[in-house]
Amino acid sequence: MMQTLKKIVRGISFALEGLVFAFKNDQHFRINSFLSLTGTFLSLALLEGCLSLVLAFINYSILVAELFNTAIERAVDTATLEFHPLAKAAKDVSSAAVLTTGIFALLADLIYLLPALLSAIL
Ligand SMILES: Nc1ncnc2c1ncn2[C@@H]1O[C@H](COP(=O)(O)OP(=O)(O)OP(=O)(O)O)[C@@H](O)[C@H]1O
Repeated sequence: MMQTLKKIVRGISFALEGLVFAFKNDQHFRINSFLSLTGTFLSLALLEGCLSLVLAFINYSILVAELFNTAIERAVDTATLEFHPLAKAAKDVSSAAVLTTGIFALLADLIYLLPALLSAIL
C-alpha cells in the first residue's frame, strides 16, 4: 500500500516537472496555455450548466494538445537535430494537432463565449 502511494506521488512529481519544463522552455506553450486557461475560466464563470463544462473542456484541451506537441518536439530533437523529412513531418503534424484544436475552440468561443462575455460587460 505504502509502495503504491510512493509510486503515485513520484508519478505526480514527474508530471509536474514536465509542466514546469514546458512552461520554462516553450514560448508557444506559455502563450497557448494562457489563452487556454483564460477561455476555461471564462467558460466556467460566464456560462451555465452543461454548456459551461463542455466549453471549459474544449478550451482546456488546447493546453493538453500543446503539452503533447512540446513532448513530441523534444522527442524528435533527441532523435535528430539534423534536417530530416520525417522529423519535419512529425513536428508539423504535432503542430497541426494544436492548430485544429485551437480553431475548434475559437469557433466554439465565438459562438457561445463571446456573446456571454459581451452581455456581462455591457
Ligand atoms: N530536425 C528537423 N528536420 C526537419 N525540419 C525540422 C526539424 N526540426 C524542426 N523542423 C521544422 O521547423 C519547424 C519548427 O520547429 P521547432 O522545433 O523550432 O518548433 P517550433 O514550432 O518553433 O516550436 P517551439 O518554439 O514550441 O519549440 C517544424 O514544424 C518543422 O517544420
